[in-house]
Amino acid sequence: MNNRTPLIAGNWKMHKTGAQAVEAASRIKTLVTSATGVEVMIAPTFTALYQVGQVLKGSPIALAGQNLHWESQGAFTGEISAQMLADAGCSQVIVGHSERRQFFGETDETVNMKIKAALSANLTPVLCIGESETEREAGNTFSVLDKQVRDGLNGFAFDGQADIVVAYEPVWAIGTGKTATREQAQEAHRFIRNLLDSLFGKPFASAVRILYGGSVKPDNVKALMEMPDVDGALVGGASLDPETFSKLVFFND
Ligand SMILES: O=C(CO)COP(=O)(O)O
Repeated sequence: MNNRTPLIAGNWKMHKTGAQAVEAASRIKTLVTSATGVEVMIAPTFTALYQVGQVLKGSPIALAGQNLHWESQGAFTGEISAQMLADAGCSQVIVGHSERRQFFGETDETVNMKIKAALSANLTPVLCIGESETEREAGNTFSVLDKQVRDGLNGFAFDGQADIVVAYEPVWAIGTGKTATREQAQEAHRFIRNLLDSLFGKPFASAVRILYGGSVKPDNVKALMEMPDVDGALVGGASLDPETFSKLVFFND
């Protein structure tokens, strides 16, 4: 047993208008009110953040951005700063999602700057890492994770406070219906926790939550959550429907 509170997080990606996001968030709020011993987070699109934040006000459900820029303001057309996310009601922000790395030129260096910006605005960064199918097949899973963690967190000094969350999302499992087996997830999570231990020490490594992401569904969540180093889930597709998402929140029932 450990003291980590499980976190079930929904990443809505580029889905839902403001009205649809408000409707889904209100429904989730109702459905998960009786959930205990688990934290819930949802990450709507930028345009829906403020409205969803108003819906979630006073509830334990955390609001998160899906991305941010590392500068606090300036001539960066199309970008959003950590301060703006906090102002919209966010307490967390996803950083380095594989879709941003794949399609929008995100690198470990920009991830590092974004994490710094998030922390200085008191947002909890959810650092996403994970190998591609080719990297796994070539036997490079651990070296890829090692680099993403080392470079993404380069220059930080974390103590016992778990001020970040890590999400292991194997790229080959995202949106494909191919979930990692729970043994594969555990093996990767254990590797990440050991690495965090060597970089920042045991109190931090044993407090930090490591989420699994990639085709998490109501029928596989419990098995994944039973693994000792799996502390939650970062969910895409299955987070869009409030009823399905709430089944994930009640993974233990
Ligand atoms: O990318 C993900 C969450 O960030 C996972 O997406 P899916 O749950 O749709 O596979």
